[in-house]
Amino acid sequence: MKDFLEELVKQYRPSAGEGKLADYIPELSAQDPTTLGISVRTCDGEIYSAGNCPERFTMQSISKVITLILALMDQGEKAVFERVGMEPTGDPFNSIYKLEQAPGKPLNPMINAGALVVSSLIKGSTVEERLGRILSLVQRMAENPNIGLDYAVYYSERATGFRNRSMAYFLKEFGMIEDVEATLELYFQQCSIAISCDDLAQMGLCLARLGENDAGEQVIPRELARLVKTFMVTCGMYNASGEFAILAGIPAKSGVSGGILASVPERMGIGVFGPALDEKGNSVGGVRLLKGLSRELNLSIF
Ligand SMILES: NC(=O)CC[C@H](N)C(=O)O
Repeated sequence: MKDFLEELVKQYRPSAGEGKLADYIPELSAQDPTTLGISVRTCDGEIYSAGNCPERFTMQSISKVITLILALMDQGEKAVFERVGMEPTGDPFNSIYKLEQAPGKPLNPMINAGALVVSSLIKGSTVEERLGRILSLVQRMAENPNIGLDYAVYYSERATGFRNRSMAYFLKEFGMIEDVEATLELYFQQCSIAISCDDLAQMGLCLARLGENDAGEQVIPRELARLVKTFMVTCGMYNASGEFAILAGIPAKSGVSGGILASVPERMGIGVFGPALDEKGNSVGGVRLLKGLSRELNLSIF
């Protein structure tokens, strides 16, 4: 399996040349575009990795999966889905234009507007306490107590996240968010949580096992593990989710740092990293790697 994964990485690494680093968060443009790495953890306890995955990269939009779980645990489905929808969007992840129209309810929790609403619903009296609760869930899913923030990326996005700020104020006007500044702080911080491919694979495995981690702890209620994997299929790769469902058929969530969290129910968790992105904001090499792996190992859930 290790050799097979190395072969796949070798095959898809050159495709990074077709992509581009996310530079609207200046710190992300310091990443090496030729990097491509993968980790796999199976339900049978096997662990494999291949390629070159850096020790840490930031979660970015992958954090949207975690905050959705936490908001649902905190507030329940009714309260959350009153403010954010369940439908995929054909628009880019950072699109703002639908927010001009009442009722200003974002289409789903995997786009930035929806994730801002979701973050505003996480309980805690300070941003610090709320971030601590997000981090704790990530650490328990990944079974790694050392996961923390990448402050350079956080400050970089905080200084340049004008579009997200605009979105949050639109949402405030429609009464979808109350404390805009606290929500933005929390959102920028959750996006800057630093993880590795191994951490992502372990998190994917936790979802694959309906929320139970290796230590046998039920970290996420079973029903929520099912629900977020469904969102990962329909909206996890933004406006490329349909094609990814057809060609890979694996619940997955990508982020603009180049990471992808993937979870094959009852089989395995997969973490991928390749920072060169396609025009929709998904890792070029990472997407090809997952499609290839799915084809070879018959991983499609459909
Ligand atoms: N697609 C992403 O990973 C987006 C996350 C990024 N922090 C942003 O808000 O723009």
